Amino acid sequence: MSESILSLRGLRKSFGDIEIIRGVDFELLDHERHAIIGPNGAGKSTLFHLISGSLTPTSGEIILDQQQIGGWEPEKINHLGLSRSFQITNIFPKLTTFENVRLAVMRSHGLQYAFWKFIERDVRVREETERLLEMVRLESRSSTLAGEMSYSEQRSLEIAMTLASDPKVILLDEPMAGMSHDETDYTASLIRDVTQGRALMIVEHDMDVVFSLSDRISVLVYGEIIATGTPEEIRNNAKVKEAYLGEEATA
Ligand SMILES: Nc1ncnc2c1ncn2[C@@H]1O[C@H](COP(=O)(O)OP(=O)(O)OP(=O)(O)O)[C@@H](O)[C@H]1O
Repeated sequence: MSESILSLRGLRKSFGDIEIIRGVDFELLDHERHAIIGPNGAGKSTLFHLISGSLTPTSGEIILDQQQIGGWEPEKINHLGLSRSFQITNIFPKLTTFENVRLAVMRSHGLQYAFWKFIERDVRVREETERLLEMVRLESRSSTLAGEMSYSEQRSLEIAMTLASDPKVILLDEPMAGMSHDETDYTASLIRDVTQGRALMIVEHDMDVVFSLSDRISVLVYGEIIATGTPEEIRNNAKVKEAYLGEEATA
C-alpha cells in the first residue's frame, strides 16, 4: 500500500457567509494519479487554491510530506515539492520556448533575474532546460516564440515549466480545456509520461481523459467529497450517478 503524500483533514473555506469547501477529507497517495471531478461551482478550483497556497483555509489541515502547509506562501509550498499549473496559460509569449523553461528552471534554483547574463555559462541550467523540453517533446520548438506555438504546444510548455522544480506532487487544473480531440489524446499521453513516479491531482471536465488516466477519482459536490474510488467504483456508484455523472456515464 502506498503512503499518503498529501492529506486534507476537515478542510473548510468560506467566503463571507458562504461555505464553499465544507469539511473535505482526502488522501493523495504517493505515485497515484487522482482526478477531482464534480459539477461547475463545486469548489474544485478553490480546493486547488487552498492546496497551492493562493488561499488560506478557514479551518482544517493540509499536510504535504508530513508538514502542515495550510496558509503557507505558494513559493514555500512549491519548494517543499508541490507544483501547480493553472487554467489560464502562464507562459511568456514573447520569449522562446527555451527561455520560458529556463526561467522556470532558474526560479526553481532560486536564481534572480540579476544573474541572467551569467546564465548562458551555467551548464547545469541549460542541461536541465533541454531535458525538460525533451520530456514534453518540444526540443524542435526550442527557439520558437512561445506565443507563436499552437495551443496544445503551449500547454506542453506549461507542463515543462510545472516540472522544473522536480515536484513530488503536481496539480493540473483543466489541462485539456479548449483542446481538439487529437490534442486532448496527445496531452493525455504526455501527462501519463511525465507524471511517472510522481503524484498527480487533476481537475478535468473531459470524462474520457479522467476515466482513462486516473488510478482513483474523487467526486466533489457542493464542497463535499461524496465518493472516492477506482474509475470502475466511481462509474458504478449510485450516489455519484445521481449527483453528477448521470445514467449516460454507465452506457
Ligand atoms: N474569491 C471568492 N469569493 C467569493 N466566492 C468565490 C470565490 N472564489 C470562488 N467562489 C465561489 O465558490 C464556488 C466554487 O467555485 P470554484 O471555482 O472553486 O468551483 P469549480 O468546481 O472549480 O467550478 P468550475 O468547474 O466551473 O471551474 C463558486 O460558487 C464561486 O462563485
